[in-house]
Amino acid sequence: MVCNCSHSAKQDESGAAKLPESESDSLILSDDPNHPANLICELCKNFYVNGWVTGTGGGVSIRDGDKVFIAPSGVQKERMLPENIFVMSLNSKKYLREPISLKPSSCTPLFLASYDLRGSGGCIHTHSQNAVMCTLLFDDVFEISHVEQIKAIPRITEAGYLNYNDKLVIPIIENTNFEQDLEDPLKEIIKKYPGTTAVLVRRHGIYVWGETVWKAKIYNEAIDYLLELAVKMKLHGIPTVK
Ligand SMILES: CSC[C@@H](O)[C@@H](O)C(=O)COP(=O)(O)O
Ligand SMILES: [Zn+2]
Repeated sequence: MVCNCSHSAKQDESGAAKLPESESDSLILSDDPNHPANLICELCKNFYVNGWVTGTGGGVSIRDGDKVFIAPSGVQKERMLPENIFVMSLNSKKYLREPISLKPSSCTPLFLASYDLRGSGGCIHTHSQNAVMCTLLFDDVFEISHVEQIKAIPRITEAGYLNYNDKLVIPIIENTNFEQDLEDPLKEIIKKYPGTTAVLVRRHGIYVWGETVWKAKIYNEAIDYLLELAVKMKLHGIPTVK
C-alpha cells in the first residue's frame, strides 16, 4: 500500500517498492573505503590516470551479493561521487536506487552478463589504447605466450593460474554503434570461450571481470600490460606466440 506521506516508497509498474532517493542514500553512503560506491569512484580516478576511462568512456561496476553498483552514463568517470551511483537488484533487475537526472551506464547489460553468466563480483570496461591497438593487430582472438605476466591470469575452467609458457587467448568481438547491441555478441562469446576472463571489442576497448573487483583489477592490469607488450612485439616483428 502506498500512503501520501513523504516517506512513502514509490512503486514501479510491477508494484515493486523503490526507495525515494533520500532513503536509498543508505545504499551508497558509507565511511568504509571498501564500500562498492566508494570503490567505483576511487578506481575510476586511478584508471583515468592510465588513460583507461578518459572522455567519459569506460567504467566499473561492482556486485555485492544481489546488489549491483553501476556508474552513471556520459559523465567524467574520474569525478563521480558515491551519490551518483545506481544500485540494481541482480535477481529482479530492478533499480533500488536511481539518482535523479542521471542515466545508468550504457555498459550495464554488459556488466550484468559477467554477473549472470560467470557470477563475477566486479567488471571493468576500459578504452585502453593498448586494447584498441590489439584489436587492429589481431583477427578473431588476441594471443600471447611465454611472458611472466601471463601467470597473473586465471584458468577459470579449472583451479589455478596460467603458466609462463601457456597461451593466453582473449576473444575479440566487433563493435556496434550502440553499447547495448554488444550484449548478445558478448554473451555468445563468453559461452564460446568458457576459459576467458576478458573480451576485447574491436576499435573500442575491453571488458574484464573477476570473482571480486580486486581480482578484476589485477586481471585488467596484467592483461593491459600484455596488450601493450604485444603491440611493441608486433612493431618489432616478434611473434607474440612461440
Ligand atoms: C565516449 S562514449 C563511450 C560509451 O559509448 C561507452 O563505450 C562507454 O564506455 C561508457 O558508456 P557510459 O554510458 O558513459 O558508461
Ligand atoms: Zn566503451
